[in-house]
Amino acid sequence: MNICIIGAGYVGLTTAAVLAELGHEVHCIDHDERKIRLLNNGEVPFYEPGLEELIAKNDNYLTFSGRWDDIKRAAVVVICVGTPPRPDGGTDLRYIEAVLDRLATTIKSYKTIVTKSTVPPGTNEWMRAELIRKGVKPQLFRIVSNPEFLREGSAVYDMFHPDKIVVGLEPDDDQSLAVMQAVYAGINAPYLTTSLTGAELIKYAANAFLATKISFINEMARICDAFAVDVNDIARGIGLDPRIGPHFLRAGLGYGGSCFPKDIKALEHAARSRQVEPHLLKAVQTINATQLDVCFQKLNEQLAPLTDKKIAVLGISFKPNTDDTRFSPAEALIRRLSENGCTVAAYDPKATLSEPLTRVTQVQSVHEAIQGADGLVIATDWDEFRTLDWGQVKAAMNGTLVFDGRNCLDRHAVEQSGLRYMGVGRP
Ligand SMILES: NC(=O)C1=CN([C@@H]2O[C@H](COP(=O)(O)OP(=O)(O)OC[C@H]3O[C@@H](n4cnc5c(N)ncnc54)[C@H](O)[C@@H]3O)[C@@H](O)[C@H]2O)C=CC1
Ligand SMILES: O=C(O)[C@H]1O[C@H](OP(=O)(O)OP(=O)(O)OC[C@H]2O[C@@H](n3ccc(=O)[nH]c3=O)[C@H](O)[C@@H]2O)[C@H](O)[C@@H](O)[C@@H]1O
Repeated sequence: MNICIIGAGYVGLTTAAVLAELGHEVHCIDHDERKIRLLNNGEVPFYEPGLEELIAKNDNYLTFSGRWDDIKRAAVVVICVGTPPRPDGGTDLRYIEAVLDRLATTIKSYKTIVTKSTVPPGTNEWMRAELIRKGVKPQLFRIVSNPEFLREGSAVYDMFHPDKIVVGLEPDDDQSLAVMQAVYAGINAPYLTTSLTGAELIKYAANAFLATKISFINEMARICDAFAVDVNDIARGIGLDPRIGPHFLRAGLGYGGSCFPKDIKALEHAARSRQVEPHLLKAVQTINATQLDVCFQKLNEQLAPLTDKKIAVLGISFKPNTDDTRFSPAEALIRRLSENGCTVAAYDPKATLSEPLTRVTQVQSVHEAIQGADGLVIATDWDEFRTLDWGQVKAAMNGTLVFDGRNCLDRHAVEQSGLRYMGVGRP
């Protein structure tokens, strides 16, 4: 099948590479000329494990350009452009609008138009109406809502092994499910069909539920601190109940990334637009917004006064195995430390600080970061940090405090080397 992907970001590029691997002829369009240049040189513009190799392997079936004319040959067009947040919490649909403008002038033969970008409830219905308003004949296209559930850091694996494929269809569409099954032929997952808006809401509900689990365990961590109980024991204890499950119960600095913060706000905004008061979503966000304060306060209590203290921060990305720093709690903590007069040496295996900060230096190794540090903070749970030689860390540091902001270390190993361990909800 000839497939055109619009948007060569985390979702678009992963989709393009996986669909090419499944045997389709895939063309990927992006308006960012730098990205297209890199991709045509065999380079991936961001770090995502396995993606560069998969693109290289399929380069006979995968092309990149900024040319919209290439859509003409495609039977299926997959929209993967960004849907960033607006200041009022709503969704900025300007990139979707730009795609609709282009599609309106390019569609001359039948297309299945698939929306993979995360869009607020009602957007796919509106997109259909917009295309018709812009002059595209209704019989020349169908819109399908096919939200994506991959995680950064394991995007390629997730796309080959989804737990479901959600397909939202127009009410009278009896052909697009078969098209989607042909697109994903070779992937073994149950299909869930629903309305266009139903599919949009499944996506938001999934992210909101996962964020709720994280805020729940972060609130439990605060209660655990007050009662001198280890929150990891609580997570293990409740996680064994299959009705609860063990995942997304790791307390820490709070959730970040380009999706949870924006999607929970967007769902809140959508609910309010229909006069529904989203009490739980508000609480989830309040806990997340104050989690950094709680962690910073703990550090302050141990190291006060913070002015002129040298802190090593390990981790800059919003989670391990990615170089993405969008809404990164690690970067927010580095900023807070800098604002409070600390000198920070930050290290990350892949990510780069998104802006220069006063008294903050990004260094090239853990070893460099910890030299003479008064305190050490684990801000992102990269594997590299779990397995440090704590005896060597102790010898290199000036102080003894290790703050495990991701509850990912073996506290006994840390303590055995004479360092002081402090976690989140692990007194
Ligand atoms: N990053 C993730 O893990 C996931 C993201 N999503 C959703 O997928 C969508 C895309 O997310 P990402 O891939 O992270 O975004 P991204 O920012 O990495 O990539 C978006 C790409 O679209 C391109 N683009 C924007 N407007 C364009 C236009 N008019 N024509 C051609 N190209 C255009 C941009 O240049 C950029 O390369 C968002 O709605 C996001 O919420 C969904 C699941 C997972
Ligand atoms: O819509 C999206 O973009 C994607 O958002 C998340 O994926 P992602 O943001 O890549 O990363 P996650 O692994 O979900 O982590 C998100 C944040 O939560 C934090 N987190 C995660 C799990 C946990 O137990 N505790 C915790 O604090 C992470 O450190 C990170 O900051 C979802 O997991 C994906 O299913 C979804 O497709």
